Amino acid sequence: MDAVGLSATFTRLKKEGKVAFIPYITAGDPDLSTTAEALKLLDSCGSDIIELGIPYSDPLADGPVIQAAATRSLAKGTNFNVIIDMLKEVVPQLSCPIALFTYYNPILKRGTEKFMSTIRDTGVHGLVVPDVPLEETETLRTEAKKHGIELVLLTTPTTPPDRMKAIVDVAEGFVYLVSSVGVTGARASVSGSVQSLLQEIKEATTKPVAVGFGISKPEHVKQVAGWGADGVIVGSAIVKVLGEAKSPQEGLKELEVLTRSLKAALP
Ligand SMILES: O=P(O)(O)OC[C@@H](O)[C@@H](O)c1c[nH]c2ccccc12
Repeated sequence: MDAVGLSATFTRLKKEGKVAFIPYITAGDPDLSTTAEALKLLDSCGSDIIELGIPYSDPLADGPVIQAAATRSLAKGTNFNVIIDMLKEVVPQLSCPIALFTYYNPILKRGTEKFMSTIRDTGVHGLVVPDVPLEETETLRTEAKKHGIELVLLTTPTTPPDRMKAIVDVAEGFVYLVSSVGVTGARASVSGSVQSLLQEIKEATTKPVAVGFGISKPEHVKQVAGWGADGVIVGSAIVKVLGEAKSPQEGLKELEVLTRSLKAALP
């Protein structure tokens, strides 16, 4: 099926007047074979990019839902190698690209070059690393580029304008606008400041911008798309239905219902 990369996906969607739907799930929650099924399901329900999280024991930017997902996953014995094996099998069956999400430590542990070549061999297209400051991303970016991986960078409401400009200048795939200060997790409403933040970023770059953090309902998705986002990212709400269901089968069923309702709220 050979998916195209992240930026190419946004280029296609823009031509079609569409906004990207980007779900996040944690690999290995509730178990790795369910993750494989969830990836295929998310793909067939119209996800445009899937963000797949590598579970980590000290996920400092994550709220309770994704922390619990990582804990469940690690308790099942999920590790980097089994995730890579699963991806080698599943990625060729997907029509949308995968952006791997990981904290920096697992990359450091393996060495940047080895990490990039290993993930590239699975066919994933992008990488999101939330805990690397811009100044430290150069080696990551160089190695990512060498291996055809797009390195997504994040900007937040507290990022000063000059720094935001420096970030968007070197971001690849898309710019990840973190909608609010704090940790991941569903919120009652999306911060109104996202609208002006989006505008500022759009003045600084023509690269696509996707918004995440606290987006959990069709209304939120619709609102953020209306503010001009090129993509919306939904994590905790999706992780919750999949990971907290009575059984993996139930979880996958609920995942399908939620995904379809979120996707239907987008142009
Ligand atoms: O869970 P939320 O609030 O829907 O947010 C997106 C998100 O889960 C995903 O992109 C993500 C998971 N862990 C993160 C840590 C930092 C930044 C982003 C993330």
